Amino acid sequence: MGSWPFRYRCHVKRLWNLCMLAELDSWPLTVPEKLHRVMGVIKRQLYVTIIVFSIFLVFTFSFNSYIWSSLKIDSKLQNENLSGYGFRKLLEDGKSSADRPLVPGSQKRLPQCIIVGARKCGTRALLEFLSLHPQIKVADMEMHFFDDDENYTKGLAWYQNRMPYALPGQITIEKTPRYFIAEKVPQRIQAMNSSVKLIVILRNPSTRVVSDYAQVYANKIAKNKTVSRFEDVVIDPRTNKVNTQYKAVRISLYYYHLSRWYLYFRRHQIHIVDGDKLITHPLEEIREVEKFLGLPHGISEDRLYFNETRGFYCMKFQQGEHCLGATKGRKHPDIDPDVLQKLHVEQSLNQSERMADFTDIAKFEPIRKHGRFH
Ligand SMILES: Nc1ncnc2c1ncn2[C@@H]1O[C@H](COP(=O)(O)OS(=O)(=O)O)[C@@H](OP(=O)(O)O)[C@H]1O
Repeated sequence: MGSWPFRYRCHVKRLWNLCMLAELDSWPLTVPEKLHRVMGVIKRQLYVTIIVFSIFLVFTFSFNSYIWSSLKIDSKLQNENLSGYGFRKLLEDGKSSADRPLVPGSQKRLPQCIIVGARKCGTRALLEFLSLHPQIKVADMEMHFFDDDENYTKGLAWYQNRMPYALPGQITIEKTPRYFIAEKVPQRIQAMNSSVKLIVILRNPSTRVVSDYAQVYANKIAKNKTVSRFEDVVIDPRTNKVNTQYKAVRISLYYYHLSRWYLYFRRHQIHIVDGDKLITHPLEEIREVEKFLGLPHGISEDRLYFNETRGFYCMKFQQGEHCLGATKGRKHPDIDPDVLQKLHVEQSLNQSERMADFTDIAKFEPIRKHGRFH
């Protein structure tokens, strides 16, 4: 009996001798028998190695996928618009992340409420603020299901599968601002669920045009493309009037788009959020949305705070704070005041009389306000 290093050395030496067939000379066996035994030893070693290696691989893959799904590190986080949102989800406490059905009883469901736009009116801020509510689950990404024919043909099962897991009693919400202006969308949403709840967020239509222009401008600069001055795209040089063919102006013709939605949905199904007020008094607008969704207050005042550096409200979590990404709250360009005045007046002329059709609905207050020159 020696110490274990000594015994270990003996074993190694014996194996080595065995492999070299040196030890076999002392065995009372024929050469083929000896070879058969050696092959047996080698086979056993091989099996053990394969089993150990497989266990190692299985463990490594399971561990990695658990870590990745926990952190939700996927391509979404590379999207600048969503990076802040991904970060917020990492900070978020007490809610399961969208891709982990870890809470028993949670399911992916078609949305009971959709934020349908409008673009650059605060759709992301509204969605993120609402996600603080324990009875609301929001889809991180813009789905573009009803406005994109290719996605739409993939069917409702595809759409549903992209929704977050939600518990019974939780409301699933998605937002895609382009729905507001896409012709086929209201009819398609109605076909999915005729009693769905819709949220439209609107802000001063002229400010929206400027915000839209600022976004397109920033994207073009990033791609080294040529950019036109705001004044040149907003005013038609032939008529010296506002160019209603300019897409950013067309999106701001709220009356035109809303009329289409009211062909398919009853008035109580559509809630209008004042996007300008969402910037200055977010909690008041959120309370209205809670009421519309039939939910109790679920977002306490201390979850939102005004961030002086950003100039916007941001969110508080146990582990930190979170503001929207840099693509929200851009600095708007300085614009010729005469052009801005023209935009205000002509847009209000386009809308104000027709907005009167809706004056019996209290919820249209923001539109009526924005429809007039102010
Ligand atoms: N809390 C908070 N933080 C940052 N930004 C806020 C917030 N609340 C509203 N907003 C306004 O949201 C505007 C962007 O609107 P959307 O999110 O609808 O844009 S998008 O259509 O999804 O690109 C964005 O427009 P711009 O200021 O023109 O960038 C903001 O004014």
